[in-house]
Amino acid sequence: MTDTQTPPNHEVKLSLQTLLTEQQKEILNEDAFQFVERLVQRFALRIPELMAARERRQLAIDAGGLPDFLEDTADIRTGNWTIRNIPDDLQDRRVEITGPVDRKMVINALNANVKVFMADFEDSFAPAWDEVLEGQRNLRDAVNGTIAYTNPETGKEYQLHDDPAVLICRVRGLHLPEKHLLWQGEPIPGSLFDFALYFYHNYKQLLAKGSGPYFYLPKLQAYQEAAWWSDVFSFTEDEFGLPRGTIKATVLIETLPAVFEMDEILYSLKDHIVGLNCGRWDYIFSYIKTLRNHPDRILPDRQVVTMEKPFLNAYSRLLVRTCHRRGAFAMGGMAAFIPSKDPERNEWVLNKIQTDKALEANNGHDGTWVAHPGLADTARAIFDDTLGTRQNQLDVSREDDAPITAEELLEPCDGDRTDEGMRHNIRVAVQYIEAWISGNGCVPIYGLMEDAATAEISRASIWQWIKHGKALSNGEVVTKSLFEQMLSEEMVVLEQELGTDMFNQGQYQEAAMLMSQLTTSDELVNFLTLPGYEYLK
Ligand SMILES: CC(=O)SCCNC(=O)CCNC(=O)[C@H](O)C(C)(C)COP(=O)(O)OP(=O)(O)OC[C@H]1O[C@@H](n2cnc3c(N)ncnc32)[C@H](O)[C@@H]1OP(=O)(O)O
Ligand SMILES: O=CC(=O)O
Repeated sequence: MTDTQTPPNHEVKLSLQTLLTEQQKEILNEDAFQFVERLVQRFALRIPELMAARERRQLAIDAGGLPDFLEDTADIRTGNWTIRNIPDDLQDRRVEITGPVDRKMVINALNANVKVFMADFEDSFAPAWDEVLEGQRNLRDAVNGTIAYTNPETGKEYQLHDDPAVLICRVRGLHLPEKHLLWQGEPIPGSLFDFALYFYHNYKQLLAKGSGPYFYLPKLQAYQEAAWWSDVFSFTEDEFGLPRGTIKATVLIETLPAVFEMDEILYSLKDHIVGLNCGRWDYIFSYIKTLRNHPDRILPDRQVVTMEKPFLNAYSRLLVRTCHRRGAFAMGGMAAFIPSKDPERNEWVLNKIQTDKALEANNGHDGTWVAHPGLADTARAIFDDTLGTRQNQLDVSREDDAPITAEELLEPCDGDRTDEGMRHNIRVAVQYIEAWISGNGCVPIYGLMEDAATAEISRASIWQWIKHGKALSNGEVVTKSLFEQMLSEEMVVLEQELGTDMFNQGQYQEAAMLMSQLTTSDELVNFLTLPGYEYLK
Protein backbone atom coordinates (compact mmCIF):
# COMPACT_ATOMS: atom_id res chain seq x y z
CA MET A 1 0.00 0.00 0.00
CA THR A 2 2.81 2.44 0.72
CA ASP A 3 4.86 4.22 -1.88
CA THR A 4 7.41 6.19 0.06
CA GLN A 5 10.59 4.99 -1.57
CA THR A 6 12.16 7.93 -3.40
CA PRO A 7 15.84 6.90 -3.69
CA PRO A 8 18.05 8.74 -1.17
CA ASN A 9 20.49 11.28 -2.54
CA HIS A 10 23.66 11.09 -0.45
CA GLU A 11 25.67 13.22 -2.84
CA VAL A 12 24.11 16.53 -1.98
CA LYS A 13 25.17 18.03 1.36
CA LEU A 14 23.14 20.14 3.70
CA SER A 15 24.23 23.74 4.07
CA LEU A 16 23.68 25.98 7.06
CA GLN A 17 22.73 29.55 6.12
CA THR A 18 23.65 31.27 9.36
CA LEU A 19 26.26 31.41 12.13
CA LEU A 20 25.53 29.63 15.39
CA THR A 21 26.13 30.94 18.90
CA GLU A 22 28.08 28.69 21.28
CA GLN A 23 24.82 27.65 22.94
CA GLN A 24 23.22 26.85 19.58
CA LYS A 25 26.24 24.74 18.63
CA GLU A 26 25.36 22.43 21.52
CA ILE A 27 21.99 21.78 19.91
CA LEU A 28 22.99 21.71 16.25
CA ASN A 29 26.29 19.95 16.93
CA GLU A 30 28.19 18.06 14.22
CA ASP A 31 26.58 14.73 15.00
CA ALA A 32 23.04 16.15 15.19
CA PHE A 33 23.66 18.02 11.94
CA GLN A 34 24.70 14.79 10.22
CA PHE A 35 21.57 13.05 11.45
CA VAL A 36 19.42 15.87 10.05
CA GLU A 37 21.39 15.53 6.79
CA ARG A 38 20.81 11.77 6.57
CA LEU A 39 17.07 12.23 7.10
CA VAL A 40 16.89 15.00 4.54
CA GLN A 41 18.89 13.03 1.95
CA ARG A 42 16.58 10.08 2.36
CA PHE A 43 13.16 11.63 2.93
CA ALA A 44 12.96 15.27 1.79
CA LEU A 45 12.29 14.62 -1.89
CA ARG A 46 9.10 12.78 -1.12
CA ILE A 47 7.45 15.81 0.50
CA PRO A 48 6.85 17.81 -2.71
CA GLU A 49 5.24 14.67 -4.15
CA LEU A 50 2.95 14.38 -1.13
CA MET A 51 2.08 18.09 -1.42
CA ALA A 52 1.34 17.67 -5.12
CA ALA A 53 -1.00 14.77 -4.30
CA ARG A 54 -2.87 17.11 -1.91
CA GLU A 55 -3.31 19.61 -4.74
CA ARG A 56 -4.52 16.96 -7.20
CA ARG A 57 -7.16 15.83 -4.77
CA GLN A 58 -8.21 19.37 -4.08
CA LEU A 59 -8.67 20.00 -7.82
CA ALA A 60 -11.20 17.17 -7.97
CA ILE A 61 -13.11 18.63 -5.02
CA ASP A 62 -12.94 22.12 -6.52
CA ALA A 63 -14.47 20.65 -9.66
CA GLY A 64 -17.54 19.53 -7.73
CA GLY A 65 -16.52 16.23 -6.09
CA LEU A 66 -16.82 15.60 -2.36
CA PRO A 67 -14.38 13.79 -0.07
CA ASP A 68 -15.39 10.20 0.66
CA PHE A 69 -14.03 6.95 2.07
CA LEU A 70 -11.55 5.36 -0.36
CA GLU A 71 -12.61 2.39 -2.45
CA ASP A 72 -9.18 0.81 -2.85
CA THR A 73 -8.51 0.60 0.91
CA ALA A 74 -11.84 -0.93 1.94
CA ASP A 75 -10.04 -4.10 3.08
CA ILE A 76 -8.10 -2.07 5.65
CA ARG A 77 -11.31 -0.57 7.03
CA THR A 78 -13.07 -3.93 7.27
CA GLY A 79 -10.02 -5.99 8.31
CA ASN A 80 -9.33 -7.23 11.81
CA TRP A 81 -6.09 -5.72 13.05
CA THR A 82 -4.83 -3.54 15.89
CA ILE A 83 -1.96 -1.16 16.48
CA ARG A 84 1.23 -2.57 17.98
CA ASN A 85 1.10 -1.30 21.59
CA ILE A 86 0.75 1.69 23.90
CA PRO A 87 3.62 2.26 26.38
CA ASP A 88 2.83 2.27 30.11
CA ASP A 89 3.36 5.98 30.63
CA LEU A 90 0.84 6.79 27.87
CA GLN A 91 -1.95 4.58 29.23
CA ASP A 92 -3.54 7.47 31.11
CA ARG A 93 -3.82 10.69 29.11
CA ARG A 94 -6.97 12.10 30.64
CA VAL A 95 -5.74 15.71 30.49
CA GLU A 96 -2.99 17.09 28.27
CA ILE A 97 -1.78 20.68 28.34
CA THR A 98 -0.39 22.25 25.20
CA GLY A 99 1.87 25.22 24.74
CA PRO A 100 4.86 26.69 22.97
CA VAL A 101 8.41 25.74 23.92
CA ASP A 102 9.56 28.84 25.77
CA ARG A 103 11.42 28.05 28.97
CA LYS A 104 8.94 29.28 31.56
CA MET A 105 5.96 27.73 29.76
CA VAL A 106 7.74 24.37 29.50
CA ILE A 107 8.30 24.28 33.27
CA ASN A 108 4.77 25.48 34.08
CA ALA A 109 3.25 22.95 31.70
CA LEU A 110 5.24 20.01 33.03
CA ASN A 111 4.24 21.00 36.58
CA ALA A 112 0.53 21.41 35.77
CA ASN A 113 -2.15 19.01 37.03
CA VAL A 114 -2.10 17.05 33.77
CA LYS A 115 -0.80 13.72 32.52
CA VAL A 116 0.91 14.97 29.34
CA PHE A 117 2.49 18.18 28.02
CA MET A 118 2.38 18.62 24.26
CA ALA A 119 5.36 20.88 23.58
CA ASP A 120 4.53 22.72 20.43
CA PHE A 121 6.72 23.71 17.48
CA GLU A 122 3.56 24.13 15.42
CA ASP A 123 0.39 26.19 15.70
CA SER A 124 1.19 27.98 18.98
CA PHE A 125 4.73 28.77 17.88
CA ALA A 126 6.29 31.19 15.38
CA PRO A 127 9.39 29.31 14.19
CA ALA A 128 12.05 32.04 14.20
CA TRP A 129 15.47 30.38 14.11
CA ASP A 130 16.75 31.40 17.55
CA GLU A 131 13.47 30.32 19.16
CA VAL A 132 13.46 26.96 17.37
CA LEU A 133 16.92 26.14 18.72
CA GLU A 134 16.13 27.60 22.12
CA GLY A 135 12.95 25.48 22.23
CA GLN A 136 15.01 22.36 21.57
CA ARG A 137 17.43 23.36 24.34
CA ASN A 138 14.52 23.87 26.73
CA LEU A 139 13.09 20.45 25.97
CA ARG A 140 16.49 18.78 26.29
CA ASP A 141 16.97 20.41 29.70
CA ALA A 142 13.46 19.42 30.73
CA VAL A 143 14.13 15.79 29.80
CA ASN A 144 17.44 15.90 31.67
CA GLY A 145 15.67 17.40 34.68
CA THR A 146 18.02 20.40 34.70
CA ILE A 147 15.64 23.04 33.43
CA ALA A 148 15.24 26.16 35.58
CA TYR A 149 14.19 29.74 34.92
CA THR A 150 14.26 33.05 36.77
CA ASN A 151 11.88 35.77 35.66
CA PRO A 152 14.15 38.78 35.05
CA GLU A 153 11.42 41.23 36.07
CA THR A 154 9.95 39.62 39.19
CA GLY A 155 12.84 37.40 40.26
CA LYS A 156 10.40 34.48 40.53
CA GLU A 157 12.20 31.16 40.16
CA TYR A 158 10.85 28.17 38.30
CA GLN A 159 11.89 24.52 38.68
CA LEU A 160 10.43 21.17 37.83
CA HIS A 161 8.35 19.49 40.53
CA ASP A 162 8.57 15.76 41.21
CA ASP A 163 6.57 13.62 38.82
CA PRO A 164 6.27 16.03 35.87
CA ALA A 165 3.88 15.35 32.98
CA VAL A 166 4.93 13.03 30.16
CA LEU A 167 6.41 14.99 27.27
CA ILE A 168 5.19 14.76 23.67
CA CYS A 169 6.73 16.98 21.01
CA ARG A 170 4.54 18.39 18.21
CA VAL A 171 6.72 19.01 15.18
CA ARG A 172 5.96 21.37 12.32
CA GLY A 173 3.56 20.29 9.57
CA LEU A 174 4.84 18.90 6.29
CA HIS A 175 4.16 22.18 4.48
CA LEU A 176 6.47 24.28 6.68
CA PRO A 177 10.09 24.81 5.64
CA GLU A 178 13.16 25.53 7.75
CA LYS A 179 14.91 28.19 5.72
CA HIS A 180 18.18 28.27 7.68
CA LEU A 181 19.23 24.95 6.19
CA LEU A 182 19.29 24.38 2.45
CA TRP A 183 19.44 21.13 0.54
CA GLN A 184 19.55 21.10 -3.27
CA GLY A 185 19.15 24.87 -2.98
CA GLU A 186 15.81 24.55 -1.15
CA PRO A 187 14.85 25.05 2.51
CA ILE A 188 14.59 21.70 4.27
CA PRO A 189 11.31 20.41 5.77
CA GLY A 190 10.75 21.95 9.22
CA SER A 191 9.09 18.70 10.31
CA LEU A 192 12.27 16.67 9.77
CA PHE A 193 14.40 19.26 11.52
CA ASP A 194 12.17 19.34 14.63
CA PHE A 195 11.86 15.56 14.71
CA ALA A 196 15.60 14.98 14.27
CA LEU A 197 16.73 17.35 17.00
CA TYR A 198 14.14 16.30 19.58
CA PHE A 199 14.84 12.63 18.93
CA TYR A 200 18.62 12.99 18.85
CA HIS A 201 18.92 14.92 22.10
CA ASN A 202 16.37 13.05 24.17
CA TYR A 203 15.79 9.44 23.19
CA LYS A 204 18.40 7.94 25.53
CA GLN A 205 17.30 9.84 28.63
CA LEU A 206 13.63 9.29 27.87
CA LEU A 207 14.06 5.54 27.45
CA ALA A 208 16.26 5.34 30.55
CA LYS A 209 13.46 6.78 32.65
CA GLY A 210 10.79 4.48 31.25
CA SER A 211 9.34 6.96 28.77
CA GLY A 212 10.23 7.33 25.11
CA PRO A 213 10.53 9.61 22.09
CA TYR A 214 6.89 10.59 21.60
CA PHE A 215 5.53 12.88 18.89
CA TYR A 216 2.34 14.59 17.82
CA LEU A 217 2.01 14.77 14.02
CA PRO A 218 -0.07 17.67 12.72
CA LYS A 219 -2.16 18.37 9.61
CA LEU A 220 -1.83 15.05 7.79
CA GLN A 221 -4.18 14.82 4.82
CA ALA A 222 -3.64 11.30 3.54
CA TYR A 223 -2.46 7.89 4.69
CA GLN A 224 0.56 8.14 2.36
CA GLU A 225 1.80 10.98 4.58
CA ALA A 226 1.43 8.70 7.62
CA ALA A 227 3.37 6.02 5.74
CA TRP A 228 6.13 8.56 5.09
CA TRP A 229 6.36 9.28 8.81
CA SER A 230 6.40 5.57 9.55
CA ASP A 231 9.41 5.19 7.25
CA VAL A 232 11.15 8.13 8.95
CA PHE A 233 10.58 6.54 12.37
CA SER A 234 11.66 3.04 11.30
CA PHE A 235 14.79 4.36 9.60
CA THR A 236 15.67 6.30 12.77
CA GLU A 237 15.14 3.26 14.98
CA ASP A 238 17.42 1.21 12.73
CA GLU A 239 20.08 3.93 12.66
CA PHE A 240 20.16 4.11 16.46
CA GLY A 241 19.85 0.37 17.05
CA LEU A 242 16.42 0.61 18.71
CA PRO A 243 13.65 -1.98 18.55
CA ARG A 244 10.83 -1.36 16.07
CA GLY A 245 8.03 0.62 17.68
CA THR A 246 10.23 2.59 20.11
CA ILE A 247 9.15 5.89 18.58
CA LYS A 248 5.48 6.59 19.21
CA ALA A 249 3.17 9.10 17.59
CA THR A 250 -0.29 10.53 18.03
CA VAL A 251 -1.73 11.87 14.79
CA LEU A 252 -3.98 14.92 14.74
CA ILE A 253 -7.04 14.36 12.62
CA GLU A 254 -7.45 18.00 11.78
CA THR A 255 -8.10 18.02 8.08
CA LEU A 256 -11.30 17.04 6.33
CA PRO A 257 -9.59 14.61 3.91
CA ALA A 258 -7.94 12.78 6.83
CA VAL A 259 -11.21 12.00 8.60
CA PHE A 260 -12.03 9.66 5.71
CA GLU A 261 -8.72 7.82 6.14
CA MET A 262 -8.42 7.31 9.88
CA ASP A 263 -8.20 3.51 9.62
CA GLU A 264 -5.63 3.81 6.84
CA ILE A 265 -3.55 6.27 8.88
CA LEU A 266 -3.59 3.99 11.91
CA TYR A 267 -2.68 1.06 9.68
CA SER A 268 0.16 2.87 7.90
CA LEU A 269 1.71 3.84 11.23
CA LYS A 270 0.71 0.63 13.03
CA ASP A 271 4.12 0.02 14.66
CA HIS A 272 4.40 3.58 15.92
CA ILE A 273 0.99 5.04 16.48
CA VAL A 274 -0.77 5.21 19.85
CA GLY A 275 -3.78 7.35 18.98
CA LEU A 276 -5.56 10.04 17.04
CA ASN A 277 -6.62 13.46 18.29
CA CYS A 278 -9.53 15.67 17.30
CA GLY A 279 -7.73 18.86 16.26
CA ARG A 280 -11.01 20.68 15.92
CA TRP A 281 -9.79 24.20 15.02
CA ASP A 282 -7.69 23.13 12.09
CA TYR A 283 -10.46 20.72 11.15
CA ILE A 284 -12.93 23.60 10.88
CA PHE A 285 -10.36 25.55 8.86
CA SER A 286 -9.87 22.52 6.63
CA TYR A 287 -13.65 22.15 6.15
CA ILE A 288 -13.67 25.70 4.78
CA LYS A 289 -10.53 25.17 2.71
CA THR A 290 -11.48 21.81 1.24
CA LEU A 291 -15.06 22.80 0.41
CA ARG A 292 -14.07 26.28 -0.80
CA ASN A 293 -15.91 25.87 -4.10
CA HIS A 294 -19.10 24.40 -2.65
CA PRO A 295 -21.68 27.16 -2.18
CA ASP A 296 -23.96 24.92 -0.10
CA ARG A 297 -21.32 24.40 2.64
CA ILE A 298 -20.34 27.89 3.77
CA LEU A 299 -19.72 28.19 7.50
CA PRO A 300 -21.46 30.82 9.65
CA ASP A 301 -19.76 33.03 12.27
CA ARG A 302 -16.90 31.23 13.95
CA GLN A 303 -18.53 31.58 17.40
CA VAL A 304 -21.44 29.32 16.52
CA VAL A 305 -19.37 26.49 15.03
CA THR A 306 -19.20 24.41 18.22
CA MET A 307 -18.66 20.71 18.80
CA GLU A 308 -22.43 20.24 19.17
CA LYS A 309 -22.86 20.94 15.44
CA PRO A 310 -23.72 17.66 13.67
CA PHE A 311 -20.68 17.59 11.35
CA LEU A 312 -18.28 18.06 14.27
CA ASN A 313 -20.06 15.65 16.59
CA ALA A 314 -19.98 12.99 13.85
CA TYR A 315 -16.22 13.54 13.50
CA SER A 316 -15.64 13.09 17.23
CA ARG A 317 -17.77 9.93 17.43
CA LEU A 318 -16.22 8.36 14.32
CA LEU A 319 -12.74 9.06 15.66
CA VAL A 320 -13.57 7.32 18.96
CA ARG A 321 -15.06 4.32 17.22
CA THR A 322 -12.22 3.96 14.70
CA CYS A 323 -9.48 4.29 17.30
CA HIS A 324 -10.94 1.99 19.91
CA ARG A 325 -11.55 -0.74 17.36
CA ARG A 326 -7.82 -0.68 16.65
CA GLY A 327 -6.68 -0.43 20.28
CA ALA A 328 -5.63 3.19 19.85
CA PHE A 329 -6.42 6.24 21.95
CA ALA A 330 -9.05 8.75 20.85
CA MET A 331 -7.98 12.09 22.24
CA GLY A 332 -10.32 15.06 22.48
CA GLY A 333 -9.36 18.58 21.53
CA MET A 334 -9.04 22.15 22.60
CA ALA A 335 -11.69 24.50 23.92
CA ALA A 336 -10.26 27.95 23.19
CA PHE A 337 -11.42 29.55 26.44
CA ILE A 338 -8.78 30.69 28.91
CA PRO A 339 -9.19 31.73 32.56
CA SER A 340 -10.05 35.29 33.45
CA LYS A 341 -9.12 37.40 36.46
CA ASP A 342 -12.75 38.58 36.61
CA PRO A 343 -14.49 35.97 38.85
CA GLU A 344 -17.80 36.18 37.00
CA ARG A 345 -16.21 35.70 33.59
CA ASN A 346 -14.02 32.94 35.02
CA GLU A 347 -17.03 31.04 36.28
CA TRP A 348 -18.55 31.34 32.80
CA VAL A 349 -15.28 30.04 31.27
CA LEU A 350 -15.14 27.06 33.63
CA ASN A 351 -18.76 26.22 32.82
CA LYS A 352 -17.92 26.29 29.11
CA ILE A 353 -14.94 24.00 29.72
CA GLN A 354 -17.11 21.65 31.76
CA THR A 355 -19.73 21.38 29.02
CA ASP A 356 -17.16 20.90 26.29
CA LYS A 357 -15.16 18.26 28.15
CA ALA A 358 -18.28 16.40 29.28
CA LEU A 359 -19.35 16.07 25.64
CA GLU A 360 -15.95 14.57 24.78
CA ALA A 361 -15.91 12.24 27.79
CA ASN A 362 -19.44 11.05 26.98
CA ASN A 363 -18.51 10.46 23.35
CA GLY A 364 -15.83 8.06 24.64
CA HIS A 365 -12.63 10.09 24.27
CA ASP A 366 -9.72 8.90 26.40
CA GLY A 367 -8.59 12.38 27.34
CA THR A 368 -8.62 15.98 26.31
CA TRP A 369 -6.57 19.14 25.83
CA VAL A 370 -6.37 22.35 27.83
CA ALA A 371 -4.61 25.55 26.77
CA HIS A 372 -3.87 26.86 30.26
CA PRO A 373 -2.96 25.34 33.67
CA GLY A 374 -5.93 27.13 35.22
CA LEU A 375 -8.28 24.81 33.31
CA ALA A 376 -6.62 21.53 34.22
CA ASP A 377 -8.58 20.82 37.43
CA THR A 378 -11.93 21.37 35.72
CA ALA A 379 -11.10 19.14 32.75
CA ARG A 380 -9.63 16.54 35.04
CA ALA A 381 -12.69 16.40 37.29
CA ILE A 382 -14.87 15.61 34.27
CA PHE A 383 -12.63 12.81 33.08
CA ASP A 384 -12.05 11.45 36.62
CA ASP A 385 -15.78 11.22 36.97
CA THR A 386 -16.28 9.46 33.62
CA LEU A 387 -13.30 7.13 33.92
CA GLY A 388 -13.91 6.01 37.50
CA THR A 389 -11.26 3.36 38.19
CA ARG A 390 -10.29 3.05 34.50
CA GLN A 391 -7.20 4.74 33.03
CA ASN A 392 -8.84 5.32 29.67
CA GLN A 393 -11.96 4.39 27.72
CA LEU A 394 -10.51 1.90 25.25
CA ASP A 395 -13.37 -0.38 26.27
CA VAL A 396 -15.95 2.03 24.80
CA SER A 397 -16.35 0.62 21.31
CA ARG A 398 -19.38 2.52 19.95
CA GLU A 399 -19.82 -0.56 17.73
CA ASP A 400 -23.60 -0.46 18.27
CA ASP A 401 -23.92 3.07 16.88
CA ALA A 402 -25.37 3.51 13.42
CA PRO A 403 -22.49 3.82 10.92
CA ILE A 404 -21.31 7.40 10.43
CA THR A 405 -21.68 8.39 6.81
CA ALA A 406 -19.81 10.78 4.56
CA GLU A 407 -22.99 12.90 4.42
CA GLU A 408 -22.90 13.38 8.21
CA LEU A 409 -19.23 14.35 8.16
CA LEU A 410 -19.90 16.91 5.44
CA GLU A 411 -23.23 18.17 6.69
CA PRO A 412 -23.70 21.90 6.14
CA CYS A 413 -23.56 23.93 9.34
CA ASP A 414 -26.41 26.33 10.16
CA GLY A 415 -26.03 29.72 11.86
CA ASP A 416 -25.83 33.41 11.02
CA ARG A 417 -23.09 35.42 9.38
CA THR A 418 -23.12 38.78 11.10
CA ASP A 419 -21.56 42.22 10.75
CA GLU A 420 -20.11 41.86 14.26
CA GLY A 421 -18.81 38.37 13.48
CA MET A 422 -16.99 39.63 10.40
CA ARG A 423 -15.51 42.61 12.23
CA HIS A 424 -14.46 40.34 15.08
CA ASN A 425 -12.75 37.99 12.61
CA ILE A 426 -10.85 40.94 11.14
CA ARG A 427 -9.64 42.25 14.51
CA VAL A 428 -8.61 38.77 15.69
CA ALA A 429 -6.81 37.88 12.47
CA VAL A 430 -4.91 41.18 12.30
CA GLN A 431 -3.84 40.95 15.95
CA TYR A 432 -2.82 37.33 15.58
CA ILE A 433 -0.86 37.91 12.37
CA GLU A 434 0.87 40.88 14.06
CA ALA A 435 1.86 38.67 17.00
CA TRP A 436 3.03 35.86 14.72
CA ILE A 437 5.23 37.98 12.46
CA SER A 438 6.65 39.53 15.64
CA GLY A 439 7.63 36.05 16.85
CA ASN A 440 4.74 35.06 19.15
CA GLY A 441 2.59 32.18 17.95
CA CYS A 442 -0.07 32.07 20.66
CA VAL A 443 -1.84 35.01 22.27
CA PRO A 444 -4.92 35.78 24.33
CA ILE A 445 -7.33 37.96 22.31
CA TYR A 446 -10.74 39.00 23.69
CA GLY A 447 -10.50 36.27 26.34
CA LEU A 448 -9.77 33.42 23.95
CA MET A 449 -6.61 31.53 23.12
CA GLU A 450 -5.73 32.38 19.53
CA ASP A 451 -3.22 30.32 17.61
CA ALA A 452 -2.53 29.69 13.94
CA ALA A 453 -5.53 27.36 13.52
CA THR A 454 -8.09 29.69 15.09
CA ALA A 455 -6.74 32.67 13.14
CA GLU A 456 -6.89 30.65 9.91
CA ILE A 457 -10.63 30.18 10.49
CA SER A 458 -11.11 33.93 10.92
CA ARG A 459 -9.42 34.87 7.66
CA ALA A 460 -10.62 31.91 5.57
CA SER A 461 -14.27 32.50 6.60
CA ILE A 462 -14.23 36.00 5.14
CA TRP A 463 -12.49 34.79 1.99
CA GLN A 464 -15.25 32.19 1.56
CA TRP A 465 -18.05 34.71 2.19
CA ILE A 466 -16.56 37.03 -0.44
CA LYS A 467 -16.09 34.23 -2.97
CA HIS A 468 -19.71 33.16 -2.71
CA GLY A 469 -21.17 36.65 -2.29
CA LYS A 470 -22.88 35.67 0.98
CA ALA A 471 -25.12 38.19 2.71
CA LEU A 472 -24.69 39.11 6.36
CA SER A 473 -27.75 38.94 8.62
CA ASN A 474 -28.22 42.72 8.08
CA GLY A 475 -28.63 42.06 4.35
CA GLU A 476 -25.28 43.47 3.29
CA VAL A 477 -23.46 41.33 0.71
CA VAL A 478 -19.83 40.53 1.56
CA THR A 479 -17.52 41.83 -1.14
CA LYS A 480 -13.85 42.72 -1.38
CA SER A 481 -14.67 46.40 -1.00
CA LEU A 482 -16.87 45.79 2.07
CA PHE A 483 -13.98 43.86 3.57
CA GLU A 484 -11.47 46.65 2.79
CA GLN A 485 -13.81 49.22 4.31
CA MET A 486 -14.29 47.16 7.45
CA LEU A 487 -10.55 46.48 7.68
CA SER A 488 -9.74 50.18 7.77
CA GLU A 489 -12.54 50.84 10.29
CA GLU A 490 -11.40 47.99 12.52
CA MET A 491 -7.79 49.24 12.41
CA VAL A 492 -9.10 52.42 14.03
CA VAL A 493 -10.89 50.33 16.66
CA LEU A 494 -7.70 48.36 17.29
CA GLU A 495 -5.67 51.53 17.74
CA GLN A 496 -8.22 52.71 20.32
CA GLU A 497 -8.27 49.36 22.11
CA LEU A 498 -4.50 48.92 22.19
CA GLY A 499 -3.48 52.55 22.66
CA THR A 500 -1.59 54.55 20.04
CA ASP A 501 1.88 53.77 21.46
CA MET A 502 1.45 50.03 21.40
CA PHE A 503 -0.28 50.19 18.04
CA ASN A 504 2.55 52.20 16.49
CA GLN A 505 5.28 50.09 18.04
CA GLY A 506 3.78 46.87 16.65
CA GLN A 507 3.65 45.69 13.06
CA TYR A 508 -0.08 46.27 12.66
CA GLN A 509 0.14 47.89 9.22
CA GLU A 510 2.15 44.93 7.92
CA ALA A 511 -0.36 42.55 9.51
CA ALA A 512 -3.30 44.38 7.92
CA MET A 513 -1.56 44.23 4.55
CA LEU A 514 -1.04 40.51 4.87
CA MET A 515 -4.63 40.01 6.05
CA SER A 516 -5.83 41.96 3.02
CA GLN A 517 -3.74 39.83 0.64
CA LEU A 518 -4.97 36.62 2.23
CA THR A 519 -8.61 37.65 2.17
CA THR A 520 -8.89 39.21 -1.28
CA SER A 521 -6.70 36.80 -3.26
CA ASP A 522 -8.58 34.91 -5.98
CA GLU A 523 -7.21 31.58 -4.79
CA LEU A 524 -7.39 30.65 -1.12
CA VAL A 525 -3.84 30.74 0.29
CA ASN A 526 -3.16 27.35 1.90
CA PHE A 527 -1.57 28.53 5.16
CA LEU A 528 -1.11 32.03 6.56
CA THR A 529 2.11 30.87 8.21
CA LEU A 530 3.80 30.48 4.81
CA PRO A 531 3.74 34.18 3.80
CA GLY A 532 4.12 34.96 7.53
CA TYR A 533 7.38 32.98 7.69
CA GLU A 534 9.01 35.47 5.34
CA TYR A 535 8.82 38.05 8.15
CA LEU A 536 10.61 35.79 10.68
CA LYS A 537 14.37 35.84 11.19
C1 LIG B 1 -5.69 24.77 17.98
C2 LIG B 1 -4.43 24.27 18.56
O1 LIG B 1 -3.48 23.99 17.90
S1 LIG B 1 -4.40 24.21 20.24
C3 LIG B 1 -2.70 23.98 20.65
C4 LIG B 1 -1.89 25.18 20.48
N1 LIG B 1 -2.25 26.23 21.39
C5 LIG B 1 -1.71 26.27 22.62
O2 LIG B 1 -0.91 25.44 22.93
C6 LIG B 1 -2.17 27.34 23.58
C7 LIG B 1 -1.25 27.42 24.76
N2 LIG B 1 -1.62 28.49 25.66
C8 LIG B 1 -0.94 29.64 25.71
O3 LIG B 1 -0.01 29.84 24.96
C9 LIG B 1 -1.33 30.62 26.78
O4 LIG B 1 -2.24 30.04 27.68
C10 LIG B 1 -1.97 31.94 26.26
C11 LIG B 1 -1.01 32.65 25.31
C12 LIG B 1 -3.26 31.64 25.52
C13 LIG B 1 -2.27 32.82 27.46
O5 LIG B 1 -1.06 32.94 28.17
P1 LIG B 1 -0.84 34.08 29.26
O6 LIG B 1 -1.29 35.38 28.72
O7 LIG B 1 0.56 33.98 29.74
O8 LIG B 1 -1.85 33.64 30.38
P2 LIG B 1 -1.82 34.01 31.91
O9 LIG B 1 -1.24 35.36 32.13
O10 LIG B 1 -3.19 33.77 32.44
O11 LIG B 1 -0.85 32.90 32.50
C14 LIG B 1 -0.75 32.63 33.89
C15 LIG B 1 0.37 31.67 34.09
O12 LIG B 1 0.07 30.43 33.44
C16 LIG B 1 1.12 30.09 32.55
N3 LIG B 1 0.55 29.46 31.36
C17 LIG B 1 -0.48 29.90 30.59
N4 LIG B 1 -0.71 29.01 29.62
C18 LIG B 1 0.19 28.02 29.77
C19 LIG B 1 0.43 26.83 29.05
N5 LIG B 1 -0.31 26.48 28.00
N6 LIG B 1 1.43 26.03 29.46
C20 LIG B 1 2.16 26.38 30.53
N7 LIG B 1 1.97 27.50 31.26
C21 LIG B 1 1.00 28.30 30.88
C22 LIG B 1 1.78 31.40 32.17
O13 LIG B 1 3.10 31.14 31.74
C23 LIG B 1 1.69 32.15 33.49
O14 LIG B 1 2.74 31.70 34.33
P3 LIG B 1 3.34 32.61 35.53
O15 LIG B 1 2.18 32.93 36.42
O16 LIG B 1 4.33 31.71 36.16
O17 LIG B 1 3.92 33.82 34.89
O1 LIG C 1 -4.33 21.45 16.71
C1 LIG C 1 -5.43 21.51 17.15
C2 LIG C 1 -6.56 22.16 16.55
O2 LIG C 1 -7.62 22.19 17.20
O3 LIG C 1 -6.41 22.66 15.43
